[in-house]
Amino acid sequence: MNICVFLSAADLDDRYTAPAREFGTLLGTRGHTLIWGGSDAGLMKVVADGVQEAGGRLVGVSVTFLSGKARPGCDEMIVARDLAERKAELLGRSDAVVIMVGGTGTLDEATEILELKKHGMHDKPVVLLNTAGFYDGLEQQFRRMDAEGFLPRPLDELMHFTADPAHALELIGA
Ligand SMILES: CC(C)=CCNc1ncnc2c1ncn2[C@@H]1O[C@H](COP(=O)(O)O)[C@@H](O)[C@H]1O
Repeated sequence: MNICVFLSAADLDDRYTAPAREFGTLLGTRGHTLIWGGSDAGLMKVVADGVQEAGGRLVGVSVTFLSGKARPGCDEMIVARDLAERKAELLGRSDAVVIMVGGTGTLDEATEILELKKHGMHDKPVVLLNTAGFYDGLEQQFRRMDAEGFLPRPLDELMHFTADPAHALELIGA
């Protein structure tokens, strides 16, 4: 399966790196392909290392202004012209999307694929992997949107939530 993962490009502590590594190793062991931003930095590198060392494939989708940080030795590396084209490539090449801990870049990617799903432009499974309670506040916000009528589709059709890397793969059927 081609699994798109959005996550932080920052260097983070063990609370976040250990589950990211675990998720990458699971993905690689099961023979999946990681579709991701292609950077060799921070958590993006941790997941890619886990996938590659466990025998999975790496397909990076970088962008011109970040291509200097692109990871060498990927099975494939695409360089998009801008962030919009990059998001379209990431989604187009994937069968499912997993959102891991991250900052504004991750949020930008996550909300775009949810918005496209909301409008019926794709129906790929989306999972928010909530490591160490990082997304408790965001999950609460989504549940409020759902409960108060801000979402035209039920939240459980748009995305799933879990704190467990193995359960995240189960939820996308991987
Ligand atoms: C060390 C350094 C300057 C790395 C370059 N930085 C990046 N390299 C590649 N993708 C990125 C970078 N920053 C943001 N992104 C994109 O946005 C997400 C991470 O942004 P953030 O760290 O959550 O906000 C990733 O999924 C990735 O697709």
